[in-house]
Amino acid sequence: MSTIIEVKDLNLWYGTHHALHSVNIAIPEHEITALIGPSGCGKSTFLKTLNRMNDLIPGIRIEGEVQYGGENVYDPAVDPTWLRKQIGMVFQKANPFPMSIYDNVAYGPRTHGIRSRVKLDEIVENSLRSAAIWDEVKDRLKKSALGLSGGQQQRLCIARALAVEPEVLLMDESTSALDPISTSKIEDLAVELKSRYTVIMVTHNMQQAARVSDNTAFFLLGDLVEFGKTETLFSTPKDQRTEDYITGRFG
Ligand SMILES: Nc1ncnc2c1ncn2[C@@H]1O[C@H](COP(=O)(O)OP(=O)(O)OP(=O)(O)O)[C@@H](O)[C@H]1O
Repeated sequence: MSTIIEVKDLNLWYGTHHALHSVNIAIPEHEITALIGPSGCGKSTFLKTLNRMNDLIPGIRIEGEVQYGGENVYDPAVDPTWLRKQIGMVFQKANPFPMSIYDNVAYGPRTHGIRSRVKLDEIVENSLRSAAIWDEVKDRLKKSALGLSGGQQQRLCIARALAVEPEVLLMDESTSALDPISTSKIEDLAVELKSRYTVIMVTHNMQQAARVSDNTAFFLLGDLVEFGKTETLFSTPKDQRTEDYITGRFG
């Protein structure tokens, strides 16, 4: 197993609020890593540091390193647009653009300069197939994405993220607004995707982490308390705080 992202001594402050405390973690490639912990513990903040999605928040200060592709992503030489192409993101609430299904998926590749209709058709179809939504939308590609159900919109957003061929997919509670059937489709999809991508997901749902992830990181009050194989972390946690959380003593 090789490491795709290595985080070293990462600290983050929102103004004076110290939200992440010296986080060290090596994310394995082609596996699913779940980030769990009670509300406000820093899961989303940590996830967003990986592709610099919180760079623009006023008053934010980040120290430490996020090594990806042989570079620290916070090095001034790293282009955030390149980084976000490599490390894509799907949010809690599906956020399709107010345009057709086709144009949603073609948007990223067009931004990166792909103009050929044949090529775009191929990317759109492959991305929608990879996101397990092709059969549901293939006859309505020119229709507005806003007419899809919530679960379909979320899979469309996954297709949109995949269309620019990322290496890593960040999912920030991407099923929390969905019904159980849509949730299970997205969980199955995440498992399918890991042969080609590395998936890192924030989840509030410990059952979800246990069902789909290979590795789990438990955060508490800005500390990464424990990180390990999901099976081990849930069956024989090393830290008392992890045990208290997974057995429902708080959270
Ligand atoms: N933009 C921001 N400005 C100031 N403080 C913030 C900002 N975003 C998050 N915080 C604070 O940082 C801490 C970590 O928040 P974060 O959203 O990362 O937690 P979380 O574990 O993802 O929580 P949840 O599960 O509720 O989404 C919290 O105390 C939160 O209030």
